[in-house]
Amino acid sequence: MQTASLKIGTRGSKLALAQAYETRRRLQEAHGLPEEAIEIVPMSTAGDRIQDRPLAEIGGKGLFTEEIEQALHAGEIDIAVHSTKDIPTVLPDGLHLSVYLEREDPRDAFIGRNVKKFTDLPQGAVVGSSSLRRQALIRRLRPDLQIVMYRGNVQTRLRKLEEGEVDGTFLAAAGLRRLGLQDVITDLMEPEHFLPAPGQGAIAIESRIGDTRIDALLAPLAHRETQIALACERAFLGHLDGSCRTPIAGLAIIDQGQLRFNGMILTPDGTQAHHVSGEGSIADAAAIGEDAAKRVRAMAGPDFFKDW
Ligand SMILES: NCc1[nH]cc(CCC(=O)O)c1CC(=O)O
Repeated sequence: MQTASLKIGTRGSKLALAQAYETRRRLQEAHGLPEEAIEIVPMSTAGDRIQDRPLAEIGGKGLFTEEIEQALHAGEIDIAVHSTKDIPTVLPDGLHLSVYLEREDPRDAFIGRNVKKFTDLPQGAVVGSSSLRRQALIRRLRPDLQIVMYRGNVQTRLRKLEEGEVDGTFLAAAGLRRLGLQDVITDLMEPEHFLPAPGQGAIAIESRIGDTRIDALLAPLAHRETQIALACERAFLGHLDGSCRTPIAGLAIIDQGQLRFNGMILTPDGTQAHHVSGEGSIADAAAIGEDAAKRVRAMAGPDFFKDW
């Protein structure tokens, strides 16, 4: 028997590892492989090393992916497992997102200390979040709240909440579920009011273009509806080409062969928000996302992206 015939590259955070384990489990099940056949290789990325500043301030795309992609290129690993949300819309030459696993709940979860629901937070309460999109959505819904920078891994954030540093925080429901921490969720935010980030809740597998051995191994893991929804959401994101300082939200839902997309761009202070929606055949997923991006851009006007 061959050992470690497949190497999975991943970030070393608990969430990233949980995603890599899930991918390994599915590969084992699909091909009847023993656990030893698949090695998980944890790697540190710039996004993991820099903990004291909001990601948007550090700038640059691919903070969580670059080192892993280099290893993929160099053949040190065979596939990379990522949260789709963390992957830039343009990938390095020779690599592609070959497969998406079935998407988990894409919604944002609210975790409150003294209140369960986000809407029940008292006037002036403190909410921890470093995501530009969540900050803008919070300010839009509740301009009275105080928002504080809040990075670090999921466990750190929950500890800060428990210690009373903040009255509430937001995390992706999917990440909490994958960590087995779904019980901390006190409220789930409906996309009508709190639109998630494009790609939220979906695990993407990146591999080398033309690697037929890997393509064959991954094929049974592919979830078609997720791939279609993500084609739309990532087209929206890619064609907006907002700087990493632009809060962008977007979610595609597939229902009976039809795709419905909702997208939004906001100013970081939440005072300006432009909403767009699109609908059509799943065959046109990317075009629906692209068209929505063009329309919302036109709505917002040329100055929207440079004013702040
Ligand atoms: N860089 C943060 C990040 N990237 C992906 C997830 C959650 C899991 C997902 O969206 O699939 C998170 C944490 C969070 O937003 O709560």
